[in-house]
Amino acid sequence: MNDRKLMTTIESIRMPDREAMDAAERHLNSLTKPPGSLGKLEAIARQTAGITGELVPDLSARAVIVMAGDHGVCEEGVSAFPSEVTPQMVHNFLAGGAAVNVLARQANAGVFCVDVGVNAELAHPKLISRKVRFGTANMTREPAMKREEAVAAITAGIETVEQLYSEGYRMFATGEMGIGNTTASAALCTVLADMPIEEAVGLGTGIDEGRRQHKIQVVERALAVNRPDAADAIDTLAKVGGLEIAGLAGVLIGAASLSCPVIVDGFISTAAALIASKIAPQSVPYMLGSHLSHEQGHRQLLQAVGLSPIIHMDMRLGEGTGAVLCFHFVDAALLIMQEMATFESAGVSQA
Ligand SMILES: Cc1cc2ncn([C@H]3O[C@H](COP(=O)(O)O)[C@@H](O)[C@H]3O)c2cc1C
Ligand SMILES: O=C(O)c1cccnc1
Repeated sequence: MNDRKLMTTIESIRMPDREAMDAAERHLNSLTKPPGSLGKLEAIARQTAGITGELVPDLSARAVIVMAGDHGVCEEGVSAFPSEVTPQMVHNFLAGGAAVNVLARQANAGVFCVDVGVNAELAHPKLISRKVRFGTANMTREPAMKREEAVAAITAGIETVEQLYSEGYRMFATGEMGIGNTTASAALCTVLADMPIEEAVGLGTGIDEGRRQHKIQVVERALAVNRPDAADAIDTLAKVGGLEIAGLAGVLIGAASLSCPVIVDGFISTAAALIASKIAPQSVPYMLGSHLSHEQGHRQLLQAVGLSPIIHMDMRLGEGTGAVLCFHFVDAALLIMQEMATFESAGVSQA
């Protein structure tokens, strides 16, 4: 297995800059407001200072990375939509017509779509082609992929972030497209976040309760057939995960190694964050939770990773839509740091 790139990237992740965080805290407390009164905006300002080492970093160049991959387990009827939607949506991302494109335009962010495992031949000048294989195998019969394929997909994510960093991007958001991927994510939650299957399996694209019960049985079968090793996140990812989930774990690890903030989208992206947190715990301080997805297991999954959501919007789309919305909150936090008057400059009496 060629995991050297992964290992060296993990080893290069630094601790966040404590001094910069303390300086941000002191500055926030000097501003004309009761201490702590801007809540999560203050937490974001402290965190971005710690991540970048700068009090007011320039995070204007930002990108959402949409990893796309297919799932063999769709044969079992776990999604409300057919697998063909994955490549069709990839074309939609490339044409700029998907929800994430609209929200990214509003947030001045680039959208980069990566084919890490779509089950179709795809070619487009704007597509980042890093295909590891044509979709996963049906995990109720065999492992979703080989261990080295999981590592290759993680590496594709790391290298995508490195490429975008070299082009000037300094803040990232995770997005994904892969029909069937709430099933794989639920399996990962069950093994690695110790969640009961009943909690982890949700309605995804909108199946009914009867189909959700079937989806629970599908996850149970996949776990019984593959027996993933809970102490080995890459083994679990390979057996019951997905190529786009692996790619996003790489994005999260890569962003941390480059000292860049990375905003984690909904249920599936947080499953990727769970993988990253297991194989590189030091990457977690570089992650920002974004929204609380309507997918039922998301609250517990966020807790397992140690993230808290910025917004509650009842969204359940994926693609990076919730994460991209949160670029606005990072902008707001940095503007507060930059523009607000201090007690001293405004002549306001302190407590
Ligand atoms: C048109 C369309 C666009 C989407 N964009 C994201 N997803 C979301 O739905 C899928 C996960 O749900 P499940 O596990 O139930 O298949 C993923 O592709 C996710 O990104 C979409 C789904 C559809 C149908
Ligand atoms: O929270 C998500 O990311 C999500 C939930 C349902 C379907 N697709 C994505």
